[in-house]
Amino acid sequence: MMLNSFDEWSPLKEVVVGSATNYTSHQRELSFDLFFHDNIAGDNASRSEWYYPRLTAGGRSESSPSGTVPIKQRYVDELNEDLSGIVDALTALGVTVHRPMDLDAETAEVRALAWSASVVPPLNVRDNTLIVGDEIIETPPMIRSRYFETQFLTPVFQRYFERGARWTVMPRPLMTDASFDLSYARVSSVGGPTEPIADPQPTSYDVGTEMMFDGAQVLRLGRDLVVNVSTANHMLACDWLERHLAGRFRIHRVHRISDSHIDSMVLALRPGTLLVRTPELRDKLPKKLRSWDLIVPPAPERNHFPSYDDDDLILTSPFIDLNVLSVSPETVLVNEACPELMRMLEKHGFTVVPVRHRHRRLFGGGFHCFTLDTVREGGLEDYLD
Ligand SMILES: N[C@@H](Cc1ccc(O)cc1)C(=O)O
Ligand SMILES: NC(=[NH2+])NCCC[C@H](N)C(=O)O
Repeated sequence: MMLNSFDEWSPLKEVVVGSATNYTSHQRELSFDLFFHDNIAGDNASRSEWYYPRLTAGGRSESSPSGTVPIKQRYVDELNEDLSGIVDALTALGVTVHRPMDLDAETAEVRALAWSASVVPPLNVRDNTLIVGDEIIETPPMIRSRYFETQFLTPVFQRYFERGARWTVMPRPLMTDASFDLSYARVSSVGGPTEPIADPQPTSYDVGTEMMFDGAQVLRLGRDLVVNVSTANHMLACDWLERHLAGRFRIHRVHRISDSHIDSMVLALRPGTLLVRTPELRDKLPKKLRSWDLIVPPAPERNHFPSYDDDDLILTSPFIDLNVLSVSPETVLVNEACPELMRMLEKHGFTVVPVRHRHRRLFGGGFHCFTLDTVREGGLEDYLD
């Protein structure tokens, strides 16, 4: 079908589900630590240990600034099992599922002018692409390892292009240390102090702050887009989006709803209903969204998650199960580990499809992050007026 995806809830017809093949390690370097700074932190009284276990082994240290943190094969195998379960659940609901190309075992690193980084597979496909209506926009990544991640999706994008989609790549950053706005990580964070960020090193390719931004920072509501902006990098990208989409979509900036991605803070389940992490979030939303009903899930509990070892790197907060995927305004894919959330959604009239997804905290994403909805029934509606 033609690319058509304007919102987060209307009946889903086609979706891309990410791939974890050959996920063997994380590489800790400046861009990685900056991106995950509030999740790989710890060591603070205001955070309970189970929320943010501190990285004790295998990580970056004074003597080894670029640490490689291996991922245990057992987790990857279980993740692959769960990914097939997600694909099966979507297929059973009548959704056509596309997959990216797999990362092959030989592809070790990506090289740019001033740096190289080890490649990770295209798992959180929500992050580096924004679909707005009939347009694919590849966003300029924030993590070096993910620099060319959208190329794993080229065969999928090419097919939509052949059927008439617009296909745009946002300006690519040189992404030297000097490109990053470090102020957010240094000054504030949603949850308190964070992992220290290494001192930026100069290179001959420094051009100053550049646009860096993920598609997952956008909440799509028909002709209105809510965009989370936390850094000068995001601000530049949002300026670009505003100019590029002028006359077609309206952009509403929200300020520091999270450090980057919006989809473990607020999701739109149907016109008039948002799923949010906390009730206080209402005040940060654009005025016209403040009258929508808020569903606030019960606080996550320790027993919702597998327990991990000290050397397992945890990339998300425990609120990650808020990251559900709507298959229609009535039907939502929810992690089967969250019976309280399921009951709450049922109380609000939703049909819940429980799906197993064990290691979302290790791999940085729930159902919304792992998917990119390319075809939904909804159009360029005005839901805010
Ligand atoms: N702390 C961040 C960073 C993060 C982003 C994407 C991930 O997949 C994992 C973690 C979270 O919102 O928003
Ligand atoms: N699209 C995504 N990858 N979203 C993931 C957001 C995770 C968020 N940092 C959390 O810890 O809850």
